[in-house]
Amino acid sequence: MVEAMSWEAARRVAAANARPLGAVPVPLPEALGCRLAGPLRALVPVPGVDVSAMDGYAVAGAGPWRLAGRVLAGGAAYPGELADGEAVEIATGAPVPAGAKAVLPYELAEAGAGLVDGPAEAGRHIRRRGEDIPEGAAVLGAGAEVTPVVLGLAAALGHDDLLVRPRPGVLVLVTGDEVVHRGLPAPGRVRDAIGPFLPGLVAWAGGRIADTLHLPDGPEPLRAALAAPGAEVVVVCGASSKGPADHLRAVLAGLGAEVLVDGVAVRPGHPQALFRLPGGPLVAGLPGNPFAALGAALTLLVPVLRRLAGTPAARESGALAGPVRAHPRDTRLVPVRRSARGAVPVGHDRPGSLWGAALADALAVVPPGWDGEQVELIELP
Ligand SMILES: Nc1nc2c(c(=O)[nH]1)N[C@H]1C(S)=C(S)[C@@H](COP(=O)(O)OP(=O)(O)OC[C@H]3O[C@@H](n4cnc5c(N)ncnc54)[C@H](O)[C@@H]3O)O[C@H]1N2
Ligand code: MOO
Repeated sequence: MVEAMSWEAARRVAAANARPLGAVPVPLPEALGCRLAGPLRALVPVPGVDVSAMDGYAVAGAGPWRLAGRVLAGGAAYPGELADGEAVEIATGAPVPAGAKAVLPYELAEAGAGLVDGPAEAGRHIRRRGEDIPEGAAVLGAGAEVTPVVLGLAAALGHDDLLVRPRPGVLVLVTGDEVVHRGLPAPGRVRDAIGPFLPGLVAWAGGRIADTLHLPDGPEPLRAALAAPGAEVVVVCGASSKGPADHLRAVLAGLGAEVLVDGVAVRPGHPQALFRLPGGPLVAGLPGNPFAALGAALTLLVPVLRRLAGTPAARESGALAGPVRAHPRDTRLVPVRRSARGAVPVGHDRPGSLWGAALADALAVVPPGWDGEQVELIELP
């Protein structure tokens, strides 16, 4: 019998067997949530030219000034240079005419009969070219997450596309003749509780669902789906254990897959496994029990997706505030809610039910034989 790998080792093996995907340029909206593959540079300075920071009058020399025209943002620039003693009415964001020394806001101006006067200190209310962001500046480094704000910044700097690590594609295979996908399950049937949580979990970990297939039990449908997955990662739900309908290992062996993890010393989630198909795609086998599948997804799938997408792994620890019995050989994944007193176990943590995980905001990682206070906390999506 193959000995189950420790939970820590399984997570390490998962990350170590995934290589960040090559950089690709993608249109701004699609880059949301990805990681930059190189520095984000300013293709243009901000502002692009010297512009007014206020609505008012651009003035040259000493006042009072004679009104010589008007410039609006997006309109024609003032032709030529403003001579001493001249002013133009100007809008916020409009290019300041050459020769202007300051902008006098309307609130400070006395205007009438073609003249304007007021206090205009040299340089006031003019935003100089490149003052906010100089042209060519590297404003964010490789690996930064593309957040909604980064999309705005990238657009301001002239980008239509961003060079990012693409989201790895995930093919989901939900197996089991007893599994149904709509309505009330008849006696002997069970609603699929894993397929519905995978899209959110996969997106949260930096991936995207390429396709979801519901397969009947039997080796053939699995073999057909795994022979040409068309995705960087395949997730198989169920068929991970040793029952008569659990064909995953035999099918993968027939396809020449390499076994990376075969069983993990963790509760729940013992029968989880990780394989590499010839040609590169990784296959994560999640147990059919839904909470076991969630724990396995956080152990094997999330580290794989984070690594492929170039997302650094976040580590968090905290004190357990509540009684938890460690297991002598296996790591336990315990649903907890973080609070000021520490991480409080929420109960309802049977492998077949997501109740506890739905009440929780993290899973506490309780190593075998543990009797301390601090534990690692893995965030739930
Ligand atoms: N002889 C052994 N039997 C079992 C072992 C073992 O080591 N030796 N491990 C047990 C553990 S632990 C788990 S977990 C399960 C894993 O089973 P499989 O991954 O093979 O999955 P199934 O047998 O198909 O289903 C198990 C259970 O989960 C329900 N299920 C399946 N898919 C879904 C789904 N998408 N949504 C909700 N529920 C699902 C299924 O109806 C079964 O009740 O094996 C134990 N047995
Ligand atoms: O460990 Mo199974 O994966 O608990 O129910």
